Amino acid sequence: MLLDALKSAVLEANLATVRSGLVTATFGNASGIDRDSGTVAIKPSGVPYNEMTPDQIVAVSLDGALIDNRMKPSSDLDTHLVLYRAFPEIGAVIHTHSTYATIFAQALVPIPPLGTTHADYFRGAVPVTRHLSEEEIRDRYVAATGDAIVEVIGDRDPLEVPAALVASHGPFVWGRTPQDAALNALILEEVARMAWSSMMLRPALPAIPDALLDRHFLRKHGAHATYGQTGATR
Ligand SMILES: O=C(CO)[C@@H](O)[C@@H](O)COP(=O)(O)O
Repeated sequence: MLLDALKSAVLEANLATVRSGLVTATFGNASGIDRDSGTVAIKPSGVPYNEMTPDQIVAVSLDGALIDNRMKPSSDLDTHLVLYRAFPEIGAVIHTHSTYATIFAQALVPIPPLGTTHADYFRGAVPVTRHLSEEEIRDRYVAATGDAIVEVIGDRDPLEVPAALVASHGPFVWGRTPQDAALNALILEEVARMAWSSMMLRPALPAIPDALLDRHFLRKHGAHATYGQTGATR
C-alpha cells in the first residue's frame, strides 16, 4: 500500500473512533501497517482530532525509526509496535479509553461472552492484562504494556480475540485493516456496555452454551472468512 493511502486509512480510523464516541479530547490513537514495506503510520501525539490531516499522520519503521519527523508520534507508539511484531496477522491497532471497556479494565474484570453479539466478534472473554511491575513502569512502560497484551492473548489467534484490556488503563483493539480495527473497537464498547448492564440486572448470570458462542463466531469468521466490515465470505 502506498504511504499516502496508508496515512489516509489511518486518519479515517482515528476519526471513526471520534464519530463512534469512543474517544474524548486527544485520548486514544489508531495506527496501521504496510506489511510489504514494514512501515507503520500512527496518529500524531496530542493533536486535536478535528484539526488532524493526512500529512500529520506519522510514519515509522517497525523498529520505531522515524520515517518522517514533521510531527511527534503517539505516546503509545511502542505498544502498537510490540503488537505488530508479535501478531503478524494484524494490519491495524486502535487504543481508546471508551467508557464501558475502561470500566472493565479498571475493575480488572474480563468482558465475559454473555451473548451472540459478543460471540460474533470475540471468541471467548476479552482478557485483562496483569499490572506492570514497578521496574517495567519506570524503565519501559509503553513497550511493557504491549508485552502484557501479548502475554494475555497467549497462544490464541489474535484475530479471534482482537482486543485486550490493559489493567487500570483501557482497551487495545486490532484487526486486519484500520477499518476492521475501528469496527472491532466500536463492537467492543457495545458488548462491554451490554455485559455491564446484564451483570447489574442479574449478578448470577446463567452460562451460555459454548456451542452457541462458537456457532456465531464461526458463522461470521469461519476458517475461510475474510474479516472486517463485509464479515464472512464463505
Ligand atoms: O493512553 C493514553 C493516556 O493514558 C493516550 O491514549 C493518550 O494520552 C493519547 O496520547 P497521544 O495523543 O496518542 O500521544
